[in-house]
Amino acid sequence: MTNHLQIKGLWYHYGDGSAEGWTLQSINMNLQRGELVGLLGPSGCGKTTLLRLIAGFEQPVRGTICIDDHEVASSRGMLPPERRSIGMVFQDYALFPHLDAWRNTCFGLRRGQDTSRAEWLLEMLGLADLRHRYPHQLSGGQRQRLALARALAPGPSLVLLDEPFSNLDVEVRLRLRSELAGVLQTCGASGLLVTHDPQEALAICDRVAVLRNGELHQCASPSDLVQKPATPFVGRFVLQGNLLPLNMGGEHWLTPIGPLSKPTEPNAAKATELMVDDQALQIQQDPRGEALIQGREFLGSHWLLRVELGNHTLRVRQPLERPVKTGERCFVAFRAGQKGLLFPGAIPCPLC
Ligand SMILES: Nc1ncnc2c1ncn2[C@@H]1O[C@H](COP(=O)(O)OP(=O)(O)OP(=O)(O)O)[C@@H](O)[C@H]1O
Repeated sequence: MTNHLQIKGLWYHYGDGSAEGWTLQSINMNLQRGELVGLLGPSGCGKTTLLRLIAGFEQPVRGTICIDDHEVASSRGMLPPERRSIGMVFQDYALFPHLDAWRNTCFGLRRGQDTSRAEWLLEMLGLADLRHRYPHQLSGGQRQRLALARALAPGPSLVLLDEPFSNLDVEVRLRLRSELAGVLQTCGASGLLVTHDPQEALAICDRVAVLRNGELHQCASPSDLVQKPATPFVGRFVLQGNLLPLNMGGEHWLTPIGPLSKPTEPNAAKATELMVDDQALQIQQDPRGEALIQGREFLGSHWLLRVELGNHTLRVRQPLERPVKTGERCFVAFRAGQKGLLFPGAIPCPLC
């Protein structure tokens, strides 16, 4: 595969940067032809800003953006959006209310351009019979598919999708997101998908880039992210892991949950934090317990508990057959046979 999009040393701030500082800092990433890459991070971390730079609505302060090895943006100059062969899909669809589905789909085509691709897209996306309807006469899922058809109709090689499923109900969202990769593949387009939902990114993307406060923490395949999160933030945000501080204590490390045997791995000596997932912890209800059950969620196959221990809030998985109540006290312990990850380095470490 070849690099389709390449972002090198990209820095950006709005205005003169004096108010908020950098919005994006030293971003390096690439997207290979045909790939679907997720851009994941909490609200305000810079995801939409990065899309706007790639699309050509903002200009980098430092660094370069290349498409197919051609520089399209740097501090020296930039190619206008319409010359970048990029399609965009926004979370609010941004359809034209006064145009019917067919004319919305064909909006980006040049006068006289072949419309067979637009026809094919409407057919493939199940909209062919709705071509004369206006956006207000379509359901949310149909509007979102129309937005995708409109973005793909001019034959862009790259599609930027900004939270395209966020306004849809669960069923439509799950169906559309599972169709997305196939639709892009059939159209020969690469995709960059902004989302703040880790499950969504891991479920459908070839690789996922994790941003925080304008910095790229990791860009890796879903399985690499899960097995080897580069930073504690990636572990906490993507894997919803519990992060615990480590203190030296002779032959053991001390954690707020209990002692941990020191691993033999040499790099482990530098560890300062331990990440454990919700399955690696267990509770024992006891009125004398130092922890407090603050909340519980029913997740079908188990409960997910929110447990306060000192100044830590832990996520603990609890079997359905052992129900607990909010407000009960408990002890927290590591579950036998489970592993955690030591940071820095994401070094696996047995818990008991
Ligand atoms: N036009 C603007 N002028 C000044 N600051 C802006 C502008 N647009 C966005 N910002 C700021 O830049 C930062 C990044 O915003 P951005 O919209 O890229 O975040 P995001 O990750 O897409 O967030 P969300 O998930 O909430 O959409 C935020 O602090 C935001 O307030």
